[in-house]
Amino acid sequence: MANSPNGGILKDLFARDLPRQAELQAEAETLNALTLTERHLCDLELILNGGFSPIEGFLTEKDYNGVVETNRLADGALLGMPINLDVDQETIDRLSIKPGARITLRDFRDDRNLAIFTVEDVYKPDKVKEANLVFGSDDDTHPGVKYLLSTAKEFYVGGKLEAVNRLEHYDFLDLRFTPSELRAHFNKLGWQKVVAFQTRNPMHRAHRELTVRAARSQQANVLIQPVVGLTKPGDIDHFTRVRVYKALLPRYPNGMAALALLPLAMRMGGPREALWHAIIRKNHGATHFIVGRDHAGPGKNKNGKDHYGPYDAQHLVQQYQEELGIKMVEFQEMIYLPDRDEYQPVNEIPEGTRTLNISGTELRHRLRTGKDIPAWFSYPEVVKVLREQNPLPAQKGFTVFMTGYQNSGKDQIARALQVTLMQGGGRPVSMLLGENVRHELSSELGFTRQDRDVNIGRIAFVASELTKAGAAVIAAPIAPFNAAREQARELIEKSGPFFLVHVATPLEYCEKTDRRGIYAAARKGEIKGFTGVDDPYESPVKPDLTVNLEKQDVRSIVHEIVLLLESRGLLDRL
Ligand SMILES: Nc1ncnc2c1ncn2[C@@H]1O[C@H](COP(=O)(O)OS(=O)(=O)O)[C@@H](OP(=O)(O)O)[C@H]1O
Repeated sequence: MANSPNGGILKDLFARDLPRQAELQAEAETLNALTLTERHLCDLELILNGGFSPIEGFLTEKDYNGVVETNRLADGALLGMPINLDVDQETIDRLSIKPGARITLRDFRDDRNLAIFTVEDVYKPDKVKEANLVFGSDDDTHPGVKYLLSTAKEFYVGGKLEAVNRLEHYDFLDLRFTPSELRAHFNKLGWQKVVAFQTRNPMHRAHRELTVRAARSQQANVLIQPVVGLTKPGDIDHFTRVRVYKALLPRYPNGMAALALLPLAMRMGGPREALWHAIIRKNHGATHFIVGRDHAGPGKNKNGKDHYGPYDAQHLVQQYQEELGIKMVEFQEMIYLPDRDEYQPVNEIPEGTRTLNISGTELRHRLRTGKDIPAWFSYPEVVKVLREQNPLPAQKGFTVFMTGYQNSGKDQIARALQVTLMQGGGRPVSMLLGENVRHELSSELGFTRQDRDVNIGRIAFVASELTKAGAAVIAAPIAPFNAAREQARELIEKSGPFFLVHVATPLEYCEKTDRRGIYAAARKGEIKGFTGVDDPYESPVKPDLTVNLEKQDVRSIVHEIVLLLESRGLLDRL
């Protein structure tokens, strides 16, 4: 039997409003509509499906104050985390948001009408107070505080929701369960006791051992319920993590564990968040909830100390577990004992015992460099998923961006480099020569500074997409302006390594060796605004390499570029 929901009744608003769906859909078309952000969407989904029971909407001022100050709604029910719809003054005016108004809430991804919101009140929260009481400080190194103080809008709107349509998802549909679906699933499996495990990270052997120990200690089954909504900025994306969880699942004894994804927007609120997580798991039918070390902790504060004590979350959930009706299963950090080839909680390890550990930083380093990840730490099938997501430099794309005067030799160097890289193989090679781009992508542009910047912006966009897809990209426009080149670097570096090569062949030499007579035409005024003649060229401030065709030949320049790429591991043979 699944656990009873928080407050006794699962507030599944979809089920409740299903008989009126056609009517609500028609009304939603006629109302002013508010387009929700990704964060709002996560909250909305869990309000509508009952994951946040007993609430049926976004908090009114009375409920908000209660939750912020005492973890409780005005009627005394526990919640842990305030759930608010934040808006700015402009939105309030534009949509006439005021008590009694009915507003359609819309999905920004596909403009679907998701819910009708009846406004009860509009209020201005004291966000610094909220930060201090909910997160324990107003230090904005805390991502929850940062979001609250810098991203969340000035006003909150309280009121109830009616469900119009479900949010569409396109990934891992078979693993997404609403609370009602999960409850039915447990009943079908005949699970009496379910211990839920929350995670926003990949799982390794330690996590498997911890969850199995929890199951054993409670004679329960295991629900792995990872967060796939919003987690801490910089976390591994949920696509990779879900592939990891799927790879791990067969490592549990048959029938012991199930996997269900939770579309939650985490706040990284430590103890308060742990209480909220326990409530959410109870609503999903779990009878037990694992709280480990530094649950939902955001890391270091501005003084370099952890925002929360390692077991603060356990202490808070402990206080409420009886009233709440979900049992906390607390765990200390699991540590590997090589001499026994097993994991044990740190507090059960006798002093002097040999232990091994691989920190998160060390794991990332090993993934980046291809160094071994031992079988005592993780399973090969899990490591395989993580390695696919962390290709070695030799498997990744990069961009060599050459800049210089017309006829500086950058096109010849680009062509020779293309042939050299193609001979080496290993990845596709893409060329973005100035003249080709002008012909294919930028034919309507001229040579004003603005047009040149747009042109470089387009090259940067294409180069960044190709780099992301694993190609070696060689771009060779004149690119006379620093700002545009630096913007290109910034964009492309998000996808892979970027090298700025200044082809610093002097203008006189470029002009002297110009067989096409272009400089001559520019000198005569037949071409206006020509770089080096009557338009500026800003030399790069910090190029990765400077070459000069007056002094070097193409072959030696290509060799210098190859050595640069090699020094970053990009040309390693695997
Ligand atoms: N006013 C002016 N200034 C500079 N260059 C000019 C100009 N007018 C035309 N051309 C020809 O356009 C080619 C250079 O374009 P780019 O896209 O590399 O320039 S930029 O990076 O957008 O500044 C380059 O062509 P190719 O020589 O065929 O590469 C120039 O000869």
